[in-house]
Amino acid sequence: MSTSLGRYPSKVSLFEVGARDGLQNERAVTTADKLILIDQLGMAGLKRIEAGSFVSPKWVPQMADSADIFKQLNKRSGVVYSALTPNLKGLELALDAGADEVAIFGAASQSFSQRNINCSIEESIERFIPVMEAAKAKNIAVRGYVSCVLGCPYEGDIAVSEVARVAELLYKMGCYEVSLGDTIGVGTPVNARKMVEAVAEKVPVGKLALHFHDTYGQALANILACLETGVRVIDSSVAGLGGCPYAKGASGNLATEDLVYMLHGLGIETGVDLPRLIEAGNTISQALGRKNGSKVALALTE
Ligand SMILES: CC(C)(COP(=O)([O-])OP(=O)([O-])OC[C@H]1O[C@@H](n2cnc3c(N)ncnc32)[C@H](O)[C@@H]1OP(=O)([O-])[O-])[C@@H](O)C(=O)NCCC(=O)NCCSC(=O)C[C@@](C)(O)CC(=O)[O-]
Repeated sequence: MSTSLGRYPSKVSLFEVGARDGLQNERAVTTADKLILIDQLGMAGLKRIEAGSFVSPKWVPQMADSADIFKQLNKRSGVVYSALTPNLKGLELALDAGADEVAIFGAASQSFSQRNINCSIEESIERFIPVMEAAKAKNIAVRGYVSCVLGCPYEGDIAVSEVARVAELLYKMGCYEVSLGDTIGVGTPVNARKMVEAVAEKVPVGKLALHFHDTYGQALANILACLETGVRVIDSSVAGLGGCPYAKGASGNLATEDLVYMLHGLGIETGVDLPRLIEAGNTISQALGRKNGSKVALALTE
């Protein structure tokens, strides 16, 4: 089913990453503030919420309370709460805390892989195999991320063939969905679309998600261009939470409010209640002592 414009879908599934990707790049907030955020996101109608990550607390101290988050969050019926798990230790901690699903995260850039998870792309794939096997044995769905799909802070341009290769490895390994991360938000619409088309030759387009940071203000345009390829899942972060360690003062992920506003304007269903979402974004922005990073939220807040 498509909208009256023909080339866009009638429905898109949103994957909310504010509590993880967003807050991992903000100054630390309390566990209570995170729990309020996650609950408000569920109340706003989001059905897929990344609530934390089980990584080394020395690498990402903002996520150190993830076990408490999963143990204490108010699980809403029909909502899937997921966690990032780079290795078997992360998976065990995530399952112990009650995560519904997990995600492994690789990169299309060797340098980024090395700096982010301290190993090469090949080593990361080796590390993910036991995670996948253990998750499968427990019937836990595993999502995959590929970072640097439109550029790397250390290597610059990244070949789309490399993005497709890593995405295919994750998919063939058993990831039910592969999220394509424009980690530093450098992509532009034609490049983004070409990249998705190249990946879709290796991984069914229905198994792909877009994860575009808004560092250069291009994320909405890139998403619009890519929606024409058949992608139906988009990651975003309420209030545009998150920053970019590679671009001082830059914004984080695309703000969910801005995405929802655009999709609803196109007649695309998301299941999200925009006023409630704005409330969630305003509450966490206040806790962080920062301006809401969503233009739509700013326009619609008195
Ligand atoms: C992957 C490692 C752990 C390898 O780090 P390492 O140093 O190679 O691992 P190690 O196995 O040698 O362990 C070192 C220490 O970490 C501990 N450790 C080991 N594993 C865990 C774990 N799971 N949970 C908690 N602790 C752990 C382990 O116990 C040990 O503790 P120590 O003996 O020093 O006290 C490290 O590099 C790491 O934690 N990296 C985190 C990177 C990260 O979280 N990055 C941000 C998320 S990715 C992202 O944002 C991109 C994405 C997904 O959004 C898409 C996009 O936008 O592009």
